[in-house]
Amino acid sequence: MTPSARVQAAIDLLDAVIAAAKGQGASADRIAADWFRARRYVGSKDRRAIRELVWSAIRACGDVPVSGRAAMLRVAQGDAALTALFDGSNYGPAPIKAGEAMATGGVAPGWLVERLAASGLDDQERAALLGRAPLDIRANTLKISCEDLRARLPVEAEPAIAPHALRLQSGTAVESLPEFAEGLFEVQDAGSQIACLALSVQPGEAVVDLCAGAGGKTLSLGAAMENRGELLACDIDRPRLSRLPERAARAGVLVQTRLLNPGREIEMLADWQGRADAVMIDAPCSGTGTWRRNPEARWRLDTKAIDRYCAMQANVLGIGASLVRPGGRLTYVVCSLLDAEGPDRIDTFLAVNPGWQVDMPPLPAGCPRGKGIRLTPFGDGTDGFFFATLVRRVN
Ligand SMILES: C[S@@+](CC[C@H](N)C(=O)[O-])C[C@H]1O[C@@H](n2cnc3c(N)ncnc32)[C@H](O)[C@@H]1O
Repeated sequence: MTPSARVQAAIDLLDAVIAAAKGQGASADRIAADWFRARRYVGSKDRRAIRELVWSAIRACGDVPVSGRAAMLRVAQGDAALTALFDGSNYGPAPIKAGEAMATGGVAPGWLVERLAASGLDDQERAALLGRAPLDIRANTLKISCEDLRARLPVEAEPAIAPHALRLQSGTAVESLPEFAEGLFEVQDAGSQIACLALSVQPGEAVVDLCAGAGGKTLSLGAAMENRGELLACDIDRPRLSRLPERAARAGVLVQTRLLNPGREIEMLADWQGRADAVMIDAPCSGTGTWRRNPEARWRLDTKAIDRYCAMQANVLGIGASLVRPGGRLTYVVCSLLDAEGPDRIDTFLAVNPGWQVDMPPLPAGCPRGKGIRLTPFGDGTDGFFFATLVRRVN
């Protein structure tokens, strides 16, 4: 492909990403994967270059652009080499017209930037939300120590801030390594690993991971429990939860799964009411802390979506709390940095549940925010997280 043709291809892909963002369709990753699958003649160098252009444009545009071309014009602004590729050549984009519309730049839509600022994120913190995400893995201590894994991996890996974390070059094809197939490690952001530490699970305990999804945190909890005790992973999403058993088998983690019906969670967890030593509540959220990985997610949010997430968070916090025994604990986690989804949820919960108190264990990273801890891409080099650990008082 000529360089100009790559730019036009990126514009076409961006049009699809924009349409999906407006209609709550597939993610940019999914769209790009499908797009390339349908064009197998596009070589690997071209693919890389097109992806680079698409993701630069997504990062550059704070709000949903009117078109792929307007988004690409935003990236071309101040980039003479890219501007020159709008040359009207065969398969290339048409020349730029005087006064042609260009997408607006910025970190996010204006209303969202205001809410991030009100949540204590300054310019640098906000800009870092769109940085390049590193690739972190967690050594599966059921099978190998972090040091031994590092020595065994055929790729460069540096220790990261969580105790069992290694940081690899972004884009490393880790899932094709034999060490992955052997279950010696899992791909997990160091921030997510630290959120798991906040629950301080011990071998022999009875633990519930209420919003387990495909089990990223479940596997981390299972390793910390050394496979002793009881570990139950739940979710209301069948496709996600159904990926867990295979992952757990590879990792050698002993876990039960339970698919819950929305609205009937408490009834379906009757055997666990007031019995758990520890409950992980990795609540559904707006994901503002993960824009490094899904930058177009910020085009999909509006105030109603945030309100919906807050309602879901209150719901899962209440369900999770009902499972905890007196003296037991829960950790509430969101990968969002909006106060409404983090500190405010905890304040609201404590205001109506006087039988609970905050009890955060010492952790290797993060800063206090409200009654919990916050990790940020700028401050900690991790995805953005808020989490808080609460203990149910013994009467
Ligand atoms: C942030 S994701 C979990 C990610 C997962 N813990 C991990 O580490 O990969 C939130 C999950 O909460 C689930 N969820 C939403 N409402 C729920 C409910 N009422 N009960 C249980 N799970 C729920 C969603 O289906 C989603 O999988």
